[in-house]
Amino acid sequence: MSPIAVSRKHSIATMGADGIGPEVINAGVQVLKKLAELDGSFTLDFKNYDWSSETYRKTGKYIPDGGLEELQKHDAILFGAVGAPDVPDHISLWGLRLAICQPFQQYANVRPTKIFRGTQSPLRNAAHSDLDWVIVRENSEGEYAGQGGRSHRGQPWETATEVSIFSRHGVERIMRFAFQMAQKRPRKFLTVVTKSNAQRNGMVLWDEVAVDVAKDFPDVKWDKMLVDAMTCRMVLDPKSLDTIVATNLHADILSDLAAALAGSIGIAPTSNLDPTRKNPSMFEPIHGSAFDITGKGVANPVGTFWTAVEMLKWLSEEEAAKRMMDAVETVTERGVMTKDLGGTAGTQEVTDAVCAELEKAFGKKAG
Ligand SMILES: NC(=O)c1ccc[n+]([C@@H]2O[C@H](COP(=O)([O-])OP(=O)(O)OC[C@H]3O[C@@H](n4cnc5c(N)ncnc54)[C@H](O)[C@@H]3O)[C@@H](O)[C@H]2O)c1
Ligand SMILES: O=C(O)[C@H](O)[C@@H](O)C(=O)O
Ligand SMILES: [K+]
Ligand SMILES: [Mn+2]
Repeated sequence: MSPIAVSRKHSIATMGADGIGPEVINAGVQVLKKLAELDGSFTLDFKNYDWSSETYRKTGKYIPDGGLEELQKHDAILFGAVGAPDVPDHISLWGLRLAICQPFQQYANVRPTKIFRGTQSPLRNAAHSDLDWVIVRENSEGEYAGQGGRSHRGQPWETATEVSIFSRHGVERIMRFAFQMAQKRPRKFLTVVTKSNAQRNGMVLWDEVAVDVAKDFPDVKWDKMLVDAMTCRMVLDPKSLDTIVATNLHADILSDLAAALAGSIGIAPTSNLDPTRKNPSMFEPIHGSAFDITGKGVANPVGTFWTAVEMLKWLSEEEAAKRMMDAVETVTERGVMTKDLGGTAGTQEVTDAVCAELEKAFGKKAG
């Protein structure tokens, strides 16, 4: 009797949403389908959700009633970007991305950055190995707690508050996650970023929690930085950094800087993780909906490819993840890149090149 091939099945919700989101998600799905077909040991079942600013315009909601319960059934969510020129950005962000991240308690936002082979950092002297970071962004509270309000609208004395919330529970769980992340990486080194000179409550709590949590990780070295000085260190001494943890807003800003220092915002991935695995985690490129290049076929799909790699790792498909990352980097090394990385290729050309590279890699394995 021939052995029956056991296939691991993963159910993936895809949601391109707005702008270049659907373009890069379409590219990511093409590569993932090719990978699963060539590998044969697992299957990916995709279900597409067309929730977007278009849905909002038509129905007044981004997520239909019962939508989160639907999403809950999947093993992971592959997300593009939300934001449209004719919808205020706070409506779109809170209507879709945060409306998924917060109820699903995807409290750990993980943003690795590196300089791909064949690409260059804008930092004149940066060698490839000089920039290899993981930024851990607190993803459930802080400056994104949603507390605050506006009074006396339109009056000269109009007042608006934007209240940051830092709970010991929230800070401790992200700090522990960050120390664990640092511990898994070869350098075992964490930098804790705050602004505890000016922000004398929540950020001081962060500092205190870092000292407490560090005691449980004696093999991890760590240091701290104020966020303003951190921007200088990232630019002037990138190799002095490895794993970084910061608040929701600070890490949002630092991670765009990190992507740019590695060459482009178009290459960087994000995982919005619920480390308890009670809810599906959501994976997206770090960039937004990029109105300026929407519909032109030039969006860099590499950020989404790397995002898909991170999703595969989360689903325990380590070997497939490695193959996909190798294929992407072989393609950049060959110079097949979009304009943001200094190349001339379009989204589809890069996607086709990665699929062809996978075919080659699997062909070699078979032969
Ligand atoms: N997670 C998200 O869904 C998310 C993230 C960031 C911004 N946004 C939203 O996106 C909209 C636009 O925001 P923004 O302009 O500040 O940031 P953005 O990331 O969309 O664009 C910034 C710049 O980077 C370029 N860029 C971004 N992705 C690229 C890619 N894959 N390839 C090549 N170039 C790329 C754009 O063309 C633009 O010049 C806003 O509505 C914002 O709220 C959403
Ligand atoms: O969540 C945010 O801060 C933004 O939409 C976006 O910039 C992101 O990084 O996801
Ligand atoms: K995004
Ligand atoms: Mn951002």
